[in-house]
Amino acid sequence: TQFIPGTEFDAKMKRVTRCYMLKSRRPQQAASVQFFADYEKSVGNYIVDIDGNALLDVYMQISSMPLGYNHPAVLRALADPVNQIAPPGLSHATTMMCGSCSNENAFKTIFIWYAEKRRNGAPFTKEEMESCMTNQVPGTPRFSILSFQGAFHGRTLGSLSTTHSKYIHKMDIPAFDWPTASFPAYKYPLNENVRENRQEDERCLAQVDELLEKYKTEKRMPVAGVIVEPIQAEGGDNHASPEFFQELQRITKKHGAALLIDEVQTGGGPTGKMWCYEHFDLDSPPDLVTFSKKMQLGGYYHVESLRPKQSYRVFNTWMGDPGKVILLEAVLETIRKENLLHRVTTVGDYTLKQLTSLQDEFSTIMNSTRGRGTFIAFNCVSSELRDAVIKKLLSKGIQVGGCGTAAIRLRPALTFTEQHADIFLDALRSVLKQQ
Ligand SMILES: Cc1ncc(COP(=O)(O)O)c(CNc2csc(C(=O)O)c2)c1O
Repeated sequence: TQFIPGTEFDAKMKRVTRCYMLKSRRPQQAASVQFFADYEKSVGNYIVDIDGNALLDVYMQISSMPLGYNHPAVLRALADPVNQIAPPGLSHATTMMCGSCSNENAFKTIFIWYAEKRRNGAPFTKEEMESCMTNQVPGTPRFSILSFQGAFHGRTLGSLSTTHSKYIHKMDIPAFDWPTASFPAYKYPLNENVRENRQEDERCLAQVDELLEKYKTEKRMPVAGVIVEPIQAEGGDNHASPEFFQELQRITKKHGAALLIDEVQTGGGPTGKMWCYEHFDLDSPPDLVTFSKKMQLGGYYHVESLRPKQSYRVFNTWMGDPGKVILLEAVLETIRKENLLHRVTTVGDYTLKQLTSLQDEFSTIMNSTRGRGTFIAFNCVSSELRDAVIKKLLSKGIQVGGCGTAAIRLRPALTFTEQHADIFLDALRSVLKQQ
């Protein structure tokens, strides 16, 4: 079909373009549109337009379609569950450079969403546009983010205001006066402390509910979002139950706040699932999930309702490091080919079982063995002893990390095997015997 002015086709295209512009109610720069494509019907070297006309495409989206349209290999890759790494229900992704800036920009996305809800579709007022230029209300709102004691979310100003794991991270740096709640501190073994730990969940959740209410009314700094790690890593590998997270989500919804789950350290497979929160069976998808570390580049996924209405509201020069996506593709391909999420689960179960036996044998030194997948930790009876055990393990050829006041944590690669676990466990046993 020739797109010649005055022809029937031209008239039709004008109707379609007008219709498109009316539907979207946002005048698009449509002058460059030559025809509307039906990408589902396009195949190989042929692009199909909305009338079903097949055109031989010798331009291929400015040379960006190496295999043409809907090549079976591409469709297979897109259909593969491992390549569907986005948290279920979170259809948007914004890439960033690191975990801190991912949380920073996730906060901004939350604040924009929260302000738009209050505006209820109205445009920015003159007062808002003028006041925000000098950081004053109403243009610069007094919104807040609730976080938890023991959390680590980054070292930039906003993320640092929600970080509460070591004083040295925060000393001398101004912070936002945002609410902080207690995160559950469980007694182990879990199966012998069910009632106490459930009471601990309830204590912390009641605090969250009270703070959300207090900051909305008394403090007049409404909480726009709640940020939480599915396992508090830097703070000491602090776990909370699926029931805690299910109820936390219900409380955030009750107060109209977004739920942001920080998977920077837990995401990318170390708990046996791509995302740790998938172990929690939440009522509905979280609103945002941040990632970095094992995902090679930083960023956050979010649900459709949090997409800013205006473009460029969340932006920076590089928007992350697109080159890192090449590394991520290789990682995902390997996770798929070698079934690494299954391996993480089986090797993690094995390691946890062996560590628990060691704990029984050396109960005067270690306790509270815990983990999901190979995201494992145990406590020593003191910080000093923990530091000494780490040092002695190093002298035996084992590089391991500490967190919190007295925890030793494992953060192995997804390719970690039972043979590697045995090497670690043998070295740990020999160190514990020397104590
Ligand atoms: C749960 C979680 N959220 C955000 C961050 C910040 O990521 P980066 O900005 O360091 O990439 C991290 C980074 N982890 C981290 C471990 S030690 C450390 C540090 O700055 O000392 C940072 C994280 O574990």
